[in-house]
Amino acid sequence: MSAIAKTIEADAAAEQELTDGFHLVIDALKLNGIDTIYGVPGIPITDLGRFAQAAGIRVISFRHEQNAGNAAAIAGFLTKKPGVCLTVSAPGFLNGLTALANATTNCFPMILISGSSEREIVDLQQGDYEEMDQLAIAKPLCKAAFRVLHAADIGIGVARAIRAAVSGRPGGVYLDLPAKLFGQVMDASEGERSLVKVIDAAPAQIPAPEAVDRAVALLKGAKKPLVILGKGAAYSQADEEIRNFVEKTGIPFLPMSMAKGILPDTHPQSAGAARSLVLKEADVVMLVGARLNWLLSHGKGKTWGPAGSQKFIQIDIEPREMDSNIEIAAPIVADIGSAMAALNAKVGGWAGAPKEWLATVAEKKDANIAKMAPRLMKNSAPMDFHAALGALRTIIKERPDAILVNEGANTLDLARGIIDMYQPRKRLDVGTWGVMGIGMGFAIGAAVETGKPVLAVEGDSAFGFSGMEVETICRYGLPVTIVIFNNNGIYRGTDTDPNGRDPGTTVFVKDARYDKMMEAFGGVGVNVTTPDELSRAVNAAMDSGKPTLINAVIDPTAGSESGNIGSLNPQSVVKRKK
Ligand SMILES: CC(C)(COP(=O)(O)OP(=O)(O)OC[C@H]1O[C@@H](n2cnc3c(N)ncnc32)[C@H](O)[C@@H]1OP(=O)(O)O)[C@@H](O)C(=O)NCCC(=O)NCCSC(=O)C(=O)O
Repeated sequence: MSAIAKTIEADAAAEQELTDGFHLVIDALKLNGIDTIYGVPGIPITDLGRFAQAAGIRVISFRHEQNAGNAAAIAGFLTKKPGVCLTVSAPGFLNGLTALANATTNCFPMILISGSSEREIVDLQQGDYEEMDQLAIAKPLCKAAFRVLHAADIGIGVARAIRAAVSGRPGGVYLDLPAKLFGQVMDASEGERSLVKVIDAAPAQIPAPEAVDRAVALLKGAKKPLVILGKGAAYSQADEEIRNFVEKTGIPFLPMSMAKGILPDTHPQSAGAARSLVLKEADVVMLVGARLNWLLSHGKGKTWGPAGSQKFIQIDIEPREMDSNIEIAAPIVADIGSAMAALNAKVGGWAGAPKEWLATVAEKKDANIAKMAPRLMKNSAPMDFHAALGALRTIIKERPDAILVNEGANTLDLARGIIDMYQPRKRLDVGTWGVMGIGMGFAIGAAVETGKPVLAVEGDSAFGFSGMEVETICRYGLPVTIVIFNNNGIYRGTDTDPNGRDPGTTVFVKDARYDKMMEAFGGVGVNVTTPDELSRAVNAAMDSGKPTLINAVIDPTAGSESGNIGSLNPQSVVKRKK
């Protein structure tokens, strides 16, 4: 047979080969380097998960979509690639939507892919199985939302979702795939040609030179400069540029919670333990991937110096972030890596931050650290939060590449200050919304994406939102150690019903044994009552890499209410008679 005849025959064979919506979605994801899907199987996406796994994509099946969504979101934060969450229609979609909205708020790139019911029936509201106009509902809660109706458009749909998730300010994207789409059949070669490889999905955004000069001039004139690092800085992975800038200029830095570890908390320039002082007294504040939201008291009020006495430099990729709460004297609109590189090129030969300022910060910091130290060393039973966290602080010091997941009220607030972090992107917590329920999703996402050991430090209440995923952790054999600070309730375990009828509104079953939950699924469960026992149990768990849950008994009277978050937790002053 001649070469031409052979080619014609091969072409004819290829033409007969078919593909369908299921396989095109998988091919489009793979073409763009997406190698993991987090989700919950069910109608109409059960086969999508099966086929994806068969095609070599890692598919992690959860017990609830919100946790799968949180895993996808944190995968996005850790890798700068969109984390993908796959759900069924209506209720499954809605469960995933909370995580998508949270990802958007936190600027984590994520794509929620949900199957949906028949458009013709949904739009006429004729009562389809899990009928819901999911695209309309998702739109206000994410950065972008797309629906694909034809198999030939799957490539474009996936490409648009990826680009929207990671470019500019990252965020959550919804991709609606109606059930009918998966079954649409087309010629395989035509299908392949319809796929799109996204080139340069998150293009660098170079700062304007005059914006950089304006910022440098402000910094050089400052007597009390301060750098605040936010989780945008952590996301950028511009670790070296940031470290170079901070060390070259000698300016004290204050890390927001998820920015801890970009530079170690033990770094001599860290102002973490002098927070109140630096926020009030700094004259020039440079925000690096940090927003002036509630966590920074909106840049005004009693947390800060007198109005107008402080000048702000802000680095953010989103121009509309500037002046969101107060005037920004030197806005730098750029990606953080490009901005820091440009700043580094301009600050050579600078004498650095004034010595008196550094001494003032160091003095306050040393005093706060010395005040806290004895509380971290008590080996009492029952433990209070400080004693238990003192033990965990040592463990992270000895295992600096472990990932710490943290949620709760006291468990969060105290761990943030007490547990020093040494490496970037090792502390994952409740973020911008202060949301409870990220725990097991983040722990699973972090373990899957990094292969590193994960230590999840959870309040007993916070754990409850995602606790069923301990089965997922055991099923996939993930190196996750969960420590539950169990003080019998929300804030503490002592609330009562004044009528004596029901349990108090914030208490749980007394002396619950969360460790038994883990044993039910073949994991290791341990109950501990002292910091020494806690240390031993955590070290054993992390050495073994076996899924472990440690029920850490905390004094039920320990803990206070999160009422000190600005004025956000109003407490009644009115006394009513029964
Ligand atoms: C808004 C905040 C950033 C501000 O908190 P502050 O209390 O002002 O600051 P910090 O916690 O960082 O620090 C408290 C003090 O400890 C000092 N500090 C910090 N680190 C250290 C170390 N290592 N050693 C000694 N002292 C330290 C720090 O300088 C402060 O002291 P001084 O400098 O002397 O002041 C924070 O509260 C926060 O991140 N909140 C998020 C809470 C959240 O999301 N909760 C979820 C809601 S729970 C829920 O659902 C609910 O309750 O309802």
